[in-house]
Amino acid sequence: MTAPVVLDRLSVTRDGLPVLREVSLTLAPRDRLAIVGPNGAGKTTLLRAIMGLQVPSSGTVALFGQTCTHEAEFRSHRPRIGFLFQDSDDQLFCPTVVEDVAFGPLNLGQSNAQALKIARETLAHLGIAALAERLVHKLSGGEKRLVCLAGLLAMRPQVLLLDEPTNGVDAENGARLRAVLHGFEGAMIMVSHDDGFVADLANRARLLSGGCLQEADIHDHAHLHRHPHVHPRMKTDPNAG
Ligand SMILES: Nc1ncnc2c1ncn2[C@@H]1O[C@H](COP(=O)(O)OP(=O)(O)OP(=O)(O)O)[C@@H](O)[C@H]1O
Repeated sequence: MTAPVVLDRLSVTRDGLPVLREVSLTLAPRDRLAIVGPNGAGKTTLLRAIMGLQVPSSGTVALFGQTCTHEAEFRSHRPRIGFLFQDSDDQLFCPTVVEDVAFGPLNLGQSNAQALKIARETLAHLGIAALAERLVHKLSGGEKRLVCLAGLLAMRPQVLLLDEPTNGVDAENGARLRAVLHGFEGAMIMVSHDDGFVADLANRARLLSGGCLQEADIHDHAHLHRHPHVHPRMKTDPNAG
C-alpha cells in the first residue's frame, strides 16, 4: 500500500534560521509514530510542512504517493489528513460544539442532517455528547481539545497529525481519548511531551533535535513506565526513515 506521508530530505527555515535539516521520513498506512524533542525543536514545523502550511527551502513532501509542491496539490489531500493544531483556538470557529464538529462532514458533501448526525455520534464516541449545544468559546481548555479531535474524527481521515493532543485533558477524558485513538485504523503522527500517552499509543518514536530526526526507542522500565529514548546506535544518522 502507498505510504500516506513521505518526506525526502526536507529542510525548513523560519525567520532565516534553519529549523529542519534534510529530514526524511516514511509513514506507513497503520504507523503510529511519535515525534519527541525539546521546546522549539521544530516538531510543529514538521507537521505544518506535511500539511503544506510551511514552505520548505529544499526537499519534498509526498502525500498518498503524490509529490506536493503547490497549494492546490496539498489542498486535494487535506480532507484525508486530520491535523490537530497545538492551539485549540486556531481550530475552532463555529458558535456551538455540534456545528463545529459537523463543519467537516458538511464540507465533504454530507447533507446538513447527516453532518449533524455524524457530529453527535462522534461526540458520543469521545464521551462528550453533553457538550453538543455548548458555546465553543466558553469551553475549558481540555474540553476544547476533545472537541477539536471530534471535529477531525468526524471527517473520517486516513491520517491523524496530533500536536500535543493531551494538553489540558484530565485523566478520565485522557483515558477515553486514548481508547478512541487506539480504535483509529489509519496512520498517526503524534507530537507530545506526555510520555504516558506516547508509550501507550506509539509503535515507534523519533527524536527531533538540532533540526534532525534521530531514531528513538520506546523502552519498558519494570519499576517505572514506558517512554521514548534516543537509540545510541542511530545518533549519527539524521535521515533514518
Ligand atoms: N510563526 C513563526 N515565525 C517564525 N519562527 C517561528 C514561528 N513559530 C515558531 N517559530 C520558531 O521555529 C522553531 C521551531 O518551532 P516549533 O513550534 O516547530 O517547535 P516545537 O518543537 O513544536 O516546540 P514546542 O515543543 O515548544 O511546541 C522555534 O525556534 C520557533 O521559535
